[in-house]
Amino acid sequence: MVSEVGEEEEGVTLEFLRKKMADFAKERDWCQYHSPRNLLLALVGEVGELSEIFQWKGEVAKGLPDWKEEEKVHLGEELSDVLLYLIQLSDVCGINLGQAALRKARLNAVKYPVGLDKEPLSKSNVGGGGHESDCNAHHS
Ligand SMILES: Nc1ccn([C@H]2C[C@H](O)[C@@H](COP(=O)(O)OP(=O)(O)OP(=O)(O)O)O2)c(=O)n1
Repeated sequence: MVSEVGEEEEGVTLEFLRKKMADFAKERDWCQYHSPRNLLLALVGEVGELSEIFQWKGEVAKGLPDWKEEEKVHLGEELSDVLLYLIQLSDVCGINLGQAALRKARLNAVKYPVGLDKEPLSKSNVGGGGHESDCNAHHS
């Protein structure tokens, strides 16, 4: 039998997380504090905590091969805090984040067609200027 946690992990979507966080706030009577501005400030605070993890480390290899397991767990927590506040901010602003992000990804693809000789980042910003076929840490 699949546990409740297992089911959640398997099918996690932005909508699932949106509902979960809306319930979380409602159950605690915290909706009164979750104004757009407050959620934005909370989000920025969590981005700061995320940045602290990388602060003073120098460049870090994809996949974080030299990091301890607990450092990776901590990173996952801070990334999640950013995502969960972003989802809540979108929700109280009445923005469907999944739809908006998909639309933006399509606009990005039109703006930066494949093969166009125009790079949004300098070569020094993309890992030594080498051409990599995959951006994903699991495939590099
Ligand atoms: N009013 C609140 C308070 C918390 N959270 C949720 C969103 C984040 O995922 C997490 C943030 O909790 P904390 O403010 O306790 O922040 P941290 O988990 O980062 O703890 P700390 O700052 O002690 O490291 O809880 C929320 O949705 N609304």
